[in-house]
Amino acid sequence: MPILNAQNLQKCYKTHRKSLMAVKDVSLQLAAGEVLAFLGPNGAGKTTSIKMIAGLIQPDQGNIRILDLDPHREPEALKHLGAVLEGNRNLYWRLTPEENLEYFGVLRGLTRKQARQQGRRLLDRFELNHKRKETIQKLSRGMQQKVAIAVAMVHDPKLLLLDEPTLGLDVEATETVKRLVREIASEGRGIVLTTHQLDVAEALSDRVAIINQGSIVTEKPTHELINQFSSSTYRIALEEELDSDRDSKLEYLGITVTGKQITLNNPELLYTVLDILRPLPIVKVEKDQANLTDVFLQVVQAGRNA
Ligand SMILES: Nc1ncnc2c1ncn2[C@@H]1O[C@H](COP(=O)(O)OP(=O)(O)OP(=O)(O)O)[C@@H](O)[C@H]1O
Repeated sequence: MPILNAQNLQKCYKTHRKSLMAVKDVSLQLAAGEVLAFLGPNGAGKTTSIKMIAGLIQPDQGNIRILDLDPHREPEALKHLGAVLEGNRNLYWRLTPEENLEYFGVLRGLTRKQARQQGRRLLDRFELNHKRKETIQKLSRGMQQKVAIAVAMVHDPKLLLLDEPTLGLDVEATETVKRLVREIASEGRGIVLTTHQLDVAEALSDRVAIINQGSIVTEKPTHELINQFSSSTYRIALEEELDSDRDSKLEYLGITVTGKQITLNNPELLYTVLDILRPLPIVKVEKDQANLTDVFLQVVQAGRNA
C-alpha cells in the first residue's frame, strides 16, 4: 500500500468576486522509503497541494489517502503524518526543544512519559542534547530546523512533509539536514520535499514531480529525468594541441577541434576518436550531463511557451 496516494486534487480560491484556480490537477504517490521532490516556480500551487495533503485545506475535488486513510475524514490519518511547513513555525519559540517535543508529543496522542522518552531519543539522534534546555529563539537557524524536524517526527509518522527544510542554512547545517532526511526515509518513511534549492532536491530525491500553473507537468525518477535532459555530447580535453595529421583525421570524421578540446556529438565515434588520439595524453573525457536546474528551467519554460 502506498504511504501517500493523492489523486486529481483541485483547489480554487475565491476572494471577493475573483476566483483563482491554484491547483488544477495534482496527483502524487509515494512508497515507503521514497523521497519525492515536489518542485515548481513561485505560485505554482505547491503549498496549496501540500496543505491539502496535510488536511489543512479542503480540496474542491480529488482524493487523498495516507496509508489508505483520508486526512479530511479520518483523523486517524494524521497519526501517520508529520509536517514542517512554512519554515519552523511548528515550534514554540519560548519553549525549549525538550518542552516542544513533550508538548507536541502529547498533542499527537502520546502519554507524557512516551513523549519525554521519544523526545530524548530524537534529541540524541539529532545531536541536540546539549541544547535541550535552551529556548528555541536562542538556537541557531540550523538547530531550530533540526528541532522542527524532530518535533514533526515525535509520534513516529510514516509520511513527512518538509517544506524548504534547508532554507537559510549554512553549508554544514544543510549537509546535516540532508543526511537526516535520507536516514529518515531509509527507515521506511515517505518524504515529500518542497524546495527551490534544486541541488538539494537532486541530491536527496528518488523521484521528482514538477508542478506548473497548478498542474503536474513532469513526474519521473530523478536520474531518469536528468538523463532524459542530458545530451550525448562528449568533450575530450587534451594536454597539448593536436598535430596536423590527427587534426585532419578528426576533421574528416566531422569532429570539431578547438585548441585543446574535442567536441564529439556522435557518441558512437568515441572509441574511434580515442584510437586516433592514442598515445597522446588526455586530461579528461566527459559527457555533458544536465542537472536538475537545467531540467526544471526547460520544463517550466516549455510550459510558459505552450
Ligand atoms: N489563501 C489564499 N487565498 C487566495 N489565493 C491564494 C491563497 N493561497 C495561495 N493563493 C494563490 O494560489 C496560487 C498558488 O499558491 P501556492 O502558495 O500554493 O504556490 P507555491 O507553489 O507554494 O508558491 P511559492 O513557491 O511562492 O511558495 C498563487 O497564485 C497564490 O497567490
